[in-house]
Amino acid sequence: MWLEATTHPGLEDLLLEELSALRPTEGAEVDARKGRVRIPWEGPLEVLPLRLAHHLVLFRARMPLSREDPLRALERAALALPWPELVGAQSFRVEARREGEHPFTSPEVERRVGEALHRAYRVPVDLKCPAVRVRVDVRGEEAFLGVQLTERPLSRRFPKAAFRGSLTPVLAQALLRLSGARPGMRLLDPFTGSGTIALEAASTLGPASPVYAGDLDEERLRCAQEAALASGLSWIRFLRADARHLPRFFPEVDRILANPPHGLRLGRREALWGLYRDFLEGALALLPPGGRVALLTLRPALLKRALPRGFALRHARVVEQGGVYPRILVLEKL
Ligand SMILES: C[S@@+](CC[C@H](N)C(=O)[O-])C[C@H]1O[C@@H](n2cnc3c(N)ncnc32)[C@H](O)[C@@H]1O
Repeated sequence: MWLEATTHPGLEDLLLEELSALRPTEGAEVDARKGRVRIPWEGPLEVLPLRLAHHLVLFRARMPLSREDPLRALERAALALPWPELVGAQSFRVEARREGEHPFTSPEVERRVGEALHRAYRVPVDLKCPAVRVRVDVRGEEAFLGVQLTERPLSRRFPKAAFRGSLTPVLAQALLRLSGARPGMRLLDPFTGSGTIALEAASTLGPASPVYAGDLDEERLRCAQEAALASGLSWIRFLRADARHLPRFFPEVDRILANPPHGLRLGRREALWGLYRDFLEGALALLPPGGRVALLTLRPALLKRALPRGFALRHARVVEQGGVYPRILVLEKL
């Protein structure tokens, strides 16, 4: 059996690292740029508390896709497997995901395998809110059959943001890890928006790490604060603060985690360059030598041009979020 965890494409290595702290990962497979990591799995179903994963699937079988009547072969393979979670289940559905060219569609797979399992187990089908999700993934010439362990994404751990453009907690976790933050360090999220980065940092590092969160928008700050309180993270200090003048508002911090605006609301390019420049000058003033800034940005070139002397670029990678490809940059104060 294989346990598969999904994440944002571009974060597979970090997810594998997180998995390896919980389970042996010998023989792991990484689907690079697809956001999937699989480890061999034995034993009962278990939802691992992964902060870099969205969903977990336990695959019970993988097989080469038959060229002759592939739907029939998938149906037979499904019937040959044990599905203990279907015994006495309230409802189920089959979800098929397909990658590549095939002479059949995903709904056809769902219907064929779904009907076969329904006949065998007599469990009602519920397409909207099934108690059990059987997964049949067809990836090129290979098919995977298993059961999805997570009903809602593991990443949905804070109240839903009321604004567009908020980060997922998984990306916030990636910034946190790549910044090298450790418990006890002081953190700042100067463009907090709905507060995801601040909430993720506080819930990962605990109350021994002071977390400051600033934004210019009062409404966003209010919502972020409410989300923090609802999540039991009362120690985050929210402040209406202009990120162009960080030292006026915040004390020294060890790590700055930021998702600055990328200009849609701000307008002109020069204005954005000025904002980045002033923000980074302020960041330089707040950090001790060795302190780091981890940024998620859609404007890496503009940001690098705004970089003041005194910072070294330590890390850069591209990630994917909802069809866009922002970059994570990690800067270190020299
Ligand atoms: C890309 S959004 C951040 C989204 C955030 N990471 C989240 O998960 O919701 C940028 C944020 O920067 C704020 N902002 C824009 N200019 C600012 C400034 N000069 N100082 C502080 N915040 C500013 C905006 O109000 C917005 O909330």
